[in-house]
Amino acid sequence: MTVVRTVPAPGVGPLSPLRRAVAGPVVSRTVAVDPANLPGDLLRLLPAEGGLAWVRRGEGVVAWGELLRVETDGADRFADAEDAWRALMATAVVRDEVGVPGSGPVAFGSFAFAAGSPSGGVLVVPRVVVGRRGGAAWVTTLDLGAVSAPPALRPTDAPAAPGAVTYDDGALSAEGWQDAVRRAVEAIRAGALDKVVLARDLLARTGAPLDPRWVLGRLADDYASCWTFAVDGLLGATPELLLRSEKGLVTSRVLAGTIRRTGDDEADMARAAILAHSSKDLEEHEYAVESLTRALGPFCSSTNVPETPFVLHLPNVLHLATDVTGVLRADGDAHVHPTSLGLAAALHPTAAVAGTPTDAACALIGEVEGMDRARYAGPVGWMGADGDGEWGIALRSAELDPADPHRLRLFAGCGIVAASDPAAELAESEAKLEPMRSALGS
Ligand SMILES: C=C(O[C@H]1C=CC=C(C(=O)O)[C@@H]1O)C(=O)O
Repeated sequence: MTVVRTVPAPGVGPLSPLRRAVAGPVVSRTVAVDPANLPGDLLRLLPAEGGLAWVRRGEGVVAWGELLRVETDGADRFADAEDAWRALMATAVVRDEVGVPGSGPVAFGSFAFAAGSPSGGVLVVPRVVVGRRGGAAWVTTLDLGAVSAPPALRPTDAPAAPGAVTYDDGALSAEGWQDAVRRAVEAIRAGALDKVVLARDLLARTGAPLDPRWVLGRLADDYASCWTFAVDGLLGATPELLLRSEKGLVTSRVLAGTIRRTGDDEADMARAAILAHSSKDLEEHEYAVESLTRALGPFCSSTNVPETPFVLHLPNVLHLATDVTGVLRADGDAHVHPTSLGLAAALHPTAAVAGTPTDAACALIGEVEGMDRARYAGPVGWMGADGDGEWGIALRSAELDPADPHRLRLFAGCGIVAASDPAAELAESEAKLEPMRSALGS
């Protein structure tokens, strides 16, 4: 089921679908701004309520205000959202003097990992988007029926600290989760599947109501090579790009295979070499690359898949990583490519978050994890009017409780293969929880 809701401007009152029709199509206007007039960190423009974000190394898009919201669910959550976006863009009136990816109208989205999750999917069309890319910077304003004036762009007040943070077990205790890993290893050794990614959650309670900007700013500073995101209460900094689709070229960063960092550079270099030669991690990685390339292949006229992974250095962990690229095949006479969201739907879930074979892995996840992953490990990102966009896999993330600003749920998962050891996987999951835990720190 798809629900498209308009979010009323202050003082306007709720808009019925009829009023929305009367209010007219989406009207968007993008004007260039002098990059020197923007803060180096775009997140500093976000209002206290948090807004929307997709940023990396000072570039990307941040947005606020909610003009429209598309809510979907079930197995068609991606397709229904894509249809709604296409329908909105078919009648949109767009003036864009910048013309780079991210300028013009954009929607931010986040989708549940599992088709059966009550979290479904959401696309949020903001009222104001500010972006920076290369030497260009811009502001886009969106409205219904009429164009609105761009707002003054000033850094907002510094976010307040969340105070003391306490943690509780989520669905499973550390012991319980290791039992789940044991069951998974048994199933793999018995030949039921090759790999499964098992996740756990942790419940956090903050002393003060959480200002999402506190977490976002710290994640973006500390994890500069990750994509820092905020969409509809889901916050995080993911190192894994499901795909970027831009003018017919698709790029994906596949990760799987992890080793914890020690904090000592020399020791970490030695660990990077161990990781690059670890047969257990290389096997885990190979499944993830294979699942991505198999799903991407039919959409591409050519793909480039490096033979060996490189080691991605993050402050908390080292990962095996492969950057895959592909040239999209133009479909039929109209030469239209699938949208980035359509591609995300086809690629999700890769073996970096589900396993191999996918169906058996998802079934085992449902049996042993004991929780709904909600939007953790699902696609999160943004899409423009032409369908191009960027979708990450929502890892190293937390979901805010919409009913209580003191509560959030943190997630981390680990790829399990025949050679996995439950205690080592638990330690790895702790390392993956570290970015969010330290971002919550005062
Ligand atoms: C599922 C997660 O990580 C994936 C991405 C990179 C490395 C992974 C691993 O080594 O297990 C996981 O496949 C997570 O961070 O929650």
